[in-house]
Amino acid sequence: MPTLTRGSGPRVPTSLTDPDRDCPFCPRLAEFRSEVRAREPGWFNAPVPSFGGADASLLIVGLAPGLQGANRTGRPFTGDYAGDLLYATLIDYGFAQGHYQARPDDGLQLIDCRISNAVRCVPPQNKPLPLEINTCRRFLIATIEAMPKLRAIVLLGRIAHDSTLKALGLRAAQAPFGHGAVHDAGRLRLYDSYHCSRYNTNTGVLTPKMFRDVFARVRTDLDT
Ligand SMILES: O=c1cc[nH]c(=O)[nH]1
Repeated sequence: MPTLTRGSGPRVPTSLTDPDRDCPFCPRLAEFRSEVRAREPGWFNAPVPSFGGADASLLIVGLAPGLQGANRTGRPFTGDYAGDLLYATLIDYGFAQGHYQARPDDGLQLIDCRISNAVRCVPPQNKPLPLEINTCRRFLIATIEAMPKLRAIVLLGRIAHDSTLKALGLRAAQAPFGHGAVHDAGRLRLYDSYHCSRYNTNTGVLTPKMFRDVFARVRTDLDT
């Protein structure tokens, strides 16, 4: 595995793979979280932890929780529009089993797969700032470090791609982002995909087939 580099900002123990419920590192995101907590006290409203076991071979990195999706339910992509295509694809390729019902108690189980986000807190307008992406990278680094069997990382969108490259200490020129691009980094193989967002799927930037093709390749690589 390439050397993992730590971002700047307050130091946290290397073993801390998920932020504290009241993580203070990004003041704008903490303030937004407080506002939403006051408005929607029944929602999860906290940094969303990774979903799936640390012993998985596959890690999927998304952007950030959606306001009414993962931020409401507490499970990555759960209740978000993007989760419909993601979880259906994972089930089809044997990376999940059960019935995805957009709720964290739907019994869905990931198989040899873990899902995380580049930024763990919901950002206003779904747009984290560069400083917030940099600050939250320590949790991505710790998440990767805590996965001893990790072989494949699917990067959903450019922000996940760029942040994971930095987490792995790789230069952007070594692994340019492109849908379907595959980059080798030591014992890891990185797979780029356009993000399965509502915008990308509704505009045809990403079709279900394009998305499935990425996971078909991961499946084949992991099985050989
Ligand atoms: O990137 C994304 C999009 C929706 N929900 C997530 O958890 N992550």
